[in-house]
Amino acid sequence: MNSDLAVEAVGLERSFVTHTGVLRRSRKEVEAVKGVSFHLERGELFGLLGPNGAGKTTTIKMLITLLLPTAGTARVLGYDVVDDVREVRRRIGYVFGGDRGLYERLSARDNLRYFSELYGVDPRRQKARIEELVELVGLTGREHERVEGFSRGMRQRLHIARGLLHDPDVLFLDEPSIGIDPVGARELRATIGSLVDVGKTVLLTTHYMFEADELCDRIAVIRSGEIVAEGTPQDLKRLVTAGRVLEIETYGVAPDAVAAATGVPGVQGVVVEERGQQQVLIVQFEAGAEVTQTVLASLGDVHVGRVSAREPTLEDAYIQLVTQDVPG
Ligand SMILES: Nc1ncnc2c1ncn2[C@@H]1O[C@H](COP(=O)(O)OP(=O)(O)OP(=O)(O)O)[C@@H](O)[C@H]1O
Repeated sequence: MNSDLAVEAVGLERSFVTHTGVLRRSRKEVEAVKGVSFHLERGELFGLLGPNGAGKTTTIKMLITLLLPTAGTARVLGYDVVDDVREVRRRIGYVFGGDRGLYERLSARDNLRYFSELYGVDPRRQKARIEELVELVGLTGREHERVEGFSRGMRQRLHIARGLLHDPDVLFLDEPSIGIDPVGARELRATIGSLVDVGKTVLLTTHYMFEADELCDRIAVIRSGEIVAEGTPQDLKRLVTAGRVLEIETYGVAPDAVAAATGVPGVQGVVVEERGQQQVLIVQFEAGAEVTQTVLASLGDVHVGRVSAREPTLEDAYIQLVTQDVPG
């Protein structure tokens, strides 16, 4: 264990026991997190990505001392999440997605005053601290308004300010941008980006790949409780897509046509994305290979719409990582 790290998880596991059935009760064990190891350097913005139910929230809950690990260990700033709960809690803040937990009829500032009392922020420091945080999250000028008139994005930024009141070094943001419109999401991204500028370490989960690509220094992709890839956004794009991407809009493509396209020399993988009436084939191919004509021919007489080639995005890499076998 390295105490210079902001967060360090080693072989972290957590299972849940659930009971189903009324007459014949049967016991079922769900392994939500299966031996996860990763670390965050101080000052890093780290993304934990994965589909619903992959184990992201369970991992975060163990790191913030709300759930006991079934096995493995984790430390935050050198403090053990099981043995040094108080020390860990003093140094972390967390914000969960969704906008509950604020007092609608109070102003943003009064909400922060209320939570300052709750978190035991030094009364002499309170006023200045609240002003600083209102500014950091971009709510200056709106702090006297009641929260009931706030958009989801503004509420979420206020939640981040709340999570920072006791000046934690490490902040856990679990899907903070869920349900926020594009403008609000952009402002929220700016807020999250500014946290590392003021020296915080941030662990972020999100379902928006664009957001992860823009914000994260490093990313771990978690699938069915296991980390399947880790690296910078660039590393991940390279890991699964060493080449380029061809997008082919089709109508009513059959699985054997997809299999035929997958078998074309130079093609590394094909993912089918349903978009309304269309199925868009996302074809990953080796850089330099000329596959367009062969792939189109392999599809037979399927009706084809627009065809375009582009550079791989983090989303391509992510979809491949969570739906297909990982290369290597
Ligand atoms: N308290 C619980 N009791 C039983 N099973 C649970 C409990 N909490 C989580 N699980 C299960 O553990 C698995 C991982 O859940 P978790 O909430 O960590 O996923 P997630 O990656 O955060 O998903 P999402 O993106 O939907 O938030 C799921 O199968 C879930 O049903």
